[in-house]
Amino acid sequence: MARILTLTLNPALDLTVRLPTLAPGEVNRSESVLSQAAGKGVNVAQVLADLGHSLTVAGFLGADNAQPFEALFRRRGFIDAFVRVPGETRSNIKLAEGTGRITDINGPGPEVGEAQQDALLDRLDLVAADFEIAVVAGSLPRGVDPQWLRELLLRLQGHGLKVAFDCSGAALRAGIEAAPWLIKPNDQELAEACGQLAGNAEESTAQVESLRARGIEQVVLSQGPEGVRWFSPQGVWQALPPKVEVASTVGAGDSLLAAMVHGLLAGWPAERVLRRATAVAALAVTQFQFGIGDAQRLQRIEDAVQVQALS
Ligand SMILES: Nc1ncnc2c1ncn2[C@@H]1O[C@H](COP(=O)(O)OP(=O)(O)O)[C@@H](O)[C@H]1O
Ligand SMILES: O=P(O)(O)OC[C@H]1O[C@](O)(COP(=O)(O)O)[C@@H](O)[C@@H]1O
Repeated sequence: MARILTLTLNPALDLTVRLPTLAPGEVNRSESVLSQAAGKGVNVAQVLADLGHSLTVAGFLGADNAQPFEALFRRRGFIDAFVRVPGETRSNIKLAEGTGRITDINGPGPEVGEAQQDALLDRLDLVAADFEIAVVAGSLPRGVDPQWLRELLLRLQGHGLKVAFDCSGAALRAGIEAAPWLIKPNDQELAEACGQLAGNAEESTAQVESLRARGIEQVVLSQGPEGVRWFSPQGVWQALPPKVEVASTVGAGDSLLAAMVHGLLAGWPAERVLRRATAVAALAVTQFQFGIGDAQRLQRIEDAVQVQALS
């Protein structure tokens, strides 16, 4: 199995508040509140660990509330290469209603100074050669410029790493300039990357192909309950997940990304890569926790995923 680096520049404590129905402007009573060390690269690492890989996690972590992250890293056996920054890692609030609807309120993150940004680059220069691949995922904290992110991706690639990249907005556009190996936009992020929302499948295909023409080998377009379209040198593929009971969609994209990386690193045939990844993402929506909770349920979902080659 591979040694994988995940970078989460703006991790988060996810506070999932479960309630029957959200009544905005009213006093709401929750059923439970779950606090989890999270953020895109951290969640990706949890899924990759369950798929058998060995993980190093890095990024910027607020020094004042690092404990839940450190506990997770110890429990999971992750090597902790996070640079500590003054202040707190943000808390992201997830209002999870009984219907499966989720309202996300994501914080901005701490202020990260130039010295800490340099420290992370220095640390990555030291360790990069140990890895086959880096997954860079999630938003930027305050003080980190999208162009710095672009430089970071180029630097990782300069060390010979494949980069899988999942981001949004200006940071996504800047990262795309570095032509990472793989990106995983959803429909909205594809629109942010290309300047307009595609009106139909032909238009989104044209947008994806324009990105691939810029040197991005793999584009995994995630489309919520409608599944995935995957554009790669192995062709264009589409997967439709079975209907599942939704607990929380938070982490579905991270799970899809992790499992695509896993299948591609394993060198599986395209159909198998996409079938497994779509099942891992569908399993993720049935649970509140991150990672692959129930291997038998995963197998049942995987058997029910529909995959077809589009070209
Ligand atoms: N309700 C759902 N049922 C089954 N699979 C889902 C559901 N919602 C999301 N997924 C799976 O998770 C993937 C990622 O979800 P999506 O919402 O597109 O990503 P993101 O969270 O990054 O916006 C989808 O491509 C799909 O395979
Ligand atoms: O860095 P961002 O874009 O604010 O996203 C952070 C949030 O995304 C998550 O990683 C979930 O992402 P996905 O639902 O896209 O898989 C949460 O754990 C976290 O709160």
